[in-house]
Amino acid sequence: MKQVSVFNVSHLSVVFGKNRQRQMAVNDVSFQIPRGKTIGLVGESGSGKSTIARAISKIGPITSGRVNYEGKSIEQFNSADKRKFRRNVQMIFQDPFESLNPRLKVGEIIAEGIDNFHLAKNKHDRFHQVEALLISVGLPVDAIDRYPHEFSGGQRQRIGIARALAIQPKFLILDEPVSALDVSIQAQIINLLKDIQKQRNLTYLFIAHDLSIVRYISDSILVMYKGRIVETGPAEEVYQHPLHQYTRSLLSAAPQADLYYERRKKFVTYDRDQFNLTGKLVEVEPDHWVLQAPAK
Ligand SMILES: Nc1ncnc2c1ncn2[C@@H]1O[C@H](COP(=O)(O)OP(=O)(O)OP(=O)(O)O)[C@@H](O)[C@H]1O
Repeated sequence: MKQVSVFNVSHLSVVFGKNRQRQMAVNDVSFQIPRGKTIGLVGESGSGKSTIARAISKIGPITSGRVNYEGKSIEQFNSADKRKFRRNVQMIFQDPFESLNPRLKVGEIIAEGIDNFHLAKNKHDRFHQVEALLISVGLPVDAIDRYPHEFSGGQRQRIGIARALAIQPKFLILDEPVSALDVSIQAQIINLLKDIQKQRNLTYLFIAHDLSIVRYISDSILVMYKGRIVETGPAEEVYQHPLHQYTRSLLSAAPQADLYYERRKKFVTYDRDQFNLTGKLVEVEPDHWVLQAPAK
């Protein structure tokens, strides 16, 4: 059966600045994102990942090339297409605190999208939707009446996810959603995102520096280097047998538990299926890593 792509990106380039300041942030990039799948986009800082995310979500420029969403060029959207797109495609960022209005209670933050898109029949229905969203992201229902600053980084990311889900999107762009979190919290959020994807049949573009994180959630991986895709393939294949020197360097630059599980099984307490990391990897002497339990 032919796989249906939600996004079809062909020969996308994005150039910033002019003359001597001219910089090709994205250089002739083509890829597809099939429905219900997760594409991982990895690369070091400045390789062009966020520029791609911004271009395909219509918040950043496209210099040349074509981005099709559900078979239609996003540059040729009419106003109905734009509204549908704004609802269907949601972004989640690294630091949810910056994007959560500190003056609003969590319940109000989540309800904003419900109101903007008239998704509740009445106040009662609206309240129940917010309540169900909080439960689905693993937050206590009394969060409704609390403010973002009362929550930890991981919990704030859960609030950001609940807010994005409130308008019933089809596609999430996750731009470094766990990079600011501790390793054990990263695992919880990754697991949550995986569960939500299954329950709601969502499609993801998952951006990170770290290949070992991307591997867990992605079906395929795109590796970016200086604006170009230098390697692409099924997640396990790219991870286990990286072809490009740069991809290999992304692995060694990011000593995560799974990598060291492969190399030094005895040092790491690690449940492969659950992605259950139980501590932080610390290099106690050169090339000798141990997993330390988080401080109580
Ligand atoms: N609005 C802009 N104006 C000028 N240059 C920009 C702009 N946005 C991005 N760039 C440049 O484009 C290049 C790619 O940046 P981009 O943010 O896409 O990389 P990235 O891989 O997402 O990095 P990071 O992981 O640090 O977010 C960088 O050199 C950056 O300085």
